[in-house]
Amino acid sequence: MYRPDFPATPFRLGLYPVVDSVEWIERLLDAGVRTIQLRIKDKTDDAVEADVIAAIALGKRYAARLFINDYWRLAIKHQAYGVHLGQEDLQTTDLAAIRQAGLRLGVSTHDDMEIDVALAVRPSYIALGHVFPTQTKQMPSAPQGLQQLAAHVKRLGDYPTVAIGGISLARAPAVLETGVGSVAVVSAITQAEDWRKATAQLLALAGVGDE
Ligand SMILES: Cc1ncc(COP(=O)(O)OP(=O)(O)O)c(N)n1
Ligand SMILES: Cc1ncsc1CCOP(=O)(O)O
Ligand SMILES: [Mg+2]
Repeated sequence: MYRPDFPATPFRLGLYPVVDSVEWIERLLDAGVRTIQLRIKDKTDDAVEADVIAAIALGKRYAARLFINDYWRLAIKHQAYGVHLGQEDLQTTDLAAIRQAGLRLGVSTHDDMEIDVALAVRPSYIALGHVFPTQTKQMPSAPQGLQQLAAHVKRLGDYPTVAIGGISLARAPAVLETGVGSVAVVSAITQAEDWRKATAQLLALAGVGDE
């Protein structure tokens, strides 16, 4: 069976909000979240460096697993817990530098072929998406749905997995029933009428993740 060649994460990363500001990082860590991602799109490293530094400091203060999306050089420079990369990033990233710096790595996948590619990299976790239609990111492929997600989770055995895409409070229980280790959400929290309540409810379902 495959094993990560990057530093390990727990199999169960629990509730995993993906947010675009330091303000959201602080709010959600204060609300008890312990796995979280800073996802700021299409800026230069210089433009996001202060936010990356602040997010990493918060992650450390709350003993949380803070992943940086995309800006892997800054994540290494400031010693984040981990980095999240898409498939297309794999060709242009110094993966050995991430590994040598001791950062965890998460990789996006959308189908079996992309899972093959991800497994060859042996990241800390594999993200499976998008499960349901999403308004948050333009996706070139169709949603994989629960059956395909369950098949992917089964294929990956005890490899840490994260489900993402269109996961609402109502859909989270069925997603978790597939055995996936974590649910990553954007709008279920950031667009909720009451984000505190939504976060507490999602934490009750998905947990904070294992140590
Ligand atoms: C947990 C998690 N899964 C998937 C993604 C998507 O990452 P990526 O494919 O790099 O796309 P962008 O988020 O950069 O638009 C993610 N960010 N987090
Ligand atoms: C970043 C990303 N990658 C795949 S789907 C997605 C967006 C998920 O957002 P939401 O939880 O609002 O559907
Ligand atoms: Mg990315």
